[in-house]
Amino acid sequence: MNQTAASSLAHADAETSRALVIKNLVKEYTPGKPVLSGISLELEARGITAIIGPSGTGKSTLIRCINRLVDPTKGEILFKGKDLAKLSGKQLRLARRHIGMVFQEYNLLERLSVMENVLSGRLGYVSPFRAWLRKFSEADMQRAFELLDQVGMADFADQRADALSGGQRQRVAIARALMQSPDILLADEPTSSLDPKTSVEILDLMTEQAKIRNIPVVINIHDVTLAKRFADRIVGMSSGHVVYDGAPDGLQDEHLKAIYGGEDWLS
Ligand SMILES: Nc1ncnc2c1ncn2[C@@H]1O[C@H](COP(=O)(O)OP(=O)(O)OP(=O)(O)O)[C@@H](O)[C@H]1O
Repeated sequence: MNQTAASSLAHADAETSRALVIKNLVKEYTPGKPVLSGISLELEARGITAIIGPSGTGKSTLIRCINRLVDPTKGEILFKGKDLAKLSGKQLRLARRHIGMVFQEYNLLERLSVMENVLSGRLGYVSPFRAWLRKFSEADMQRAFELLDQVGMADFADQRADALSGGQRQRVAIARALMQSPDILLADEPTSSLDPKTSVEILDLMTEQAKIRNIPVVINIHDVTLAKRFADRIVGMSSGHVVYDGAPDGLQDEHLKAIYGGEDWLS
């Protein structure tokens, strides 16, 4: 293969690959006080990455920089051939369509039905006028029903979101994220408000759905046991730096000390 062909193949691969490459990412909410101090990570195009670390260490900031709920101060976030850190306006809206996000507090439209909440995952795809009228195509309605079935919520389609339990809400939120046909799924402490059994069910559901779709997942999570159980890779953060990056099995007490500090809390 000649060099031009090889370079255009590499370019095409970057355009389609769902690998996420973060280079020297810095976020300062207050100038001169970085919350993220030059994070560099290369995440594979599939698999579950759990981000762990103490409160206030910048985990949410990192995840929110990826989908640009937070604007990075410096650095690159390369995904599907684009630098998400540099996008604005229409380009950013188009890129965001394909980034699914699941939140700790679900972020559902409480007074709307489960079905309407799932359909809202398509809002980035329909015209502003149709979105305003909440007019969705038959195909979208069909897909929303299928997704509700897949997350075990088909029987609740007409129920208002505010009548659901936390676990049910998170199932709806996952269906809404999947409705975006995401290329990556981000989750910011998706189980922190849930009981232990429901937490496992929700992580099971997210990992199963991501595997079916062959998309990468990045999850912020406080529960180290759950992180080790579900993740293929663990990134441990401390004070805005990555201090562990490796397999769940490799995460030892010495790493937990480096991530969380102290050791009295370790068994
Ligand atoms: N919008 C904001 N404006 C100013 N400072 C912020 C903002 N969001 C977060 N911070 C600060 O940035 C730091 C990192 O917060 P972040 O929420 O990213 O941490 P975290 O590791 O996700 O914490 P937790 O586990 O408690 O959610 C904290 O000191 C926080 O106060």
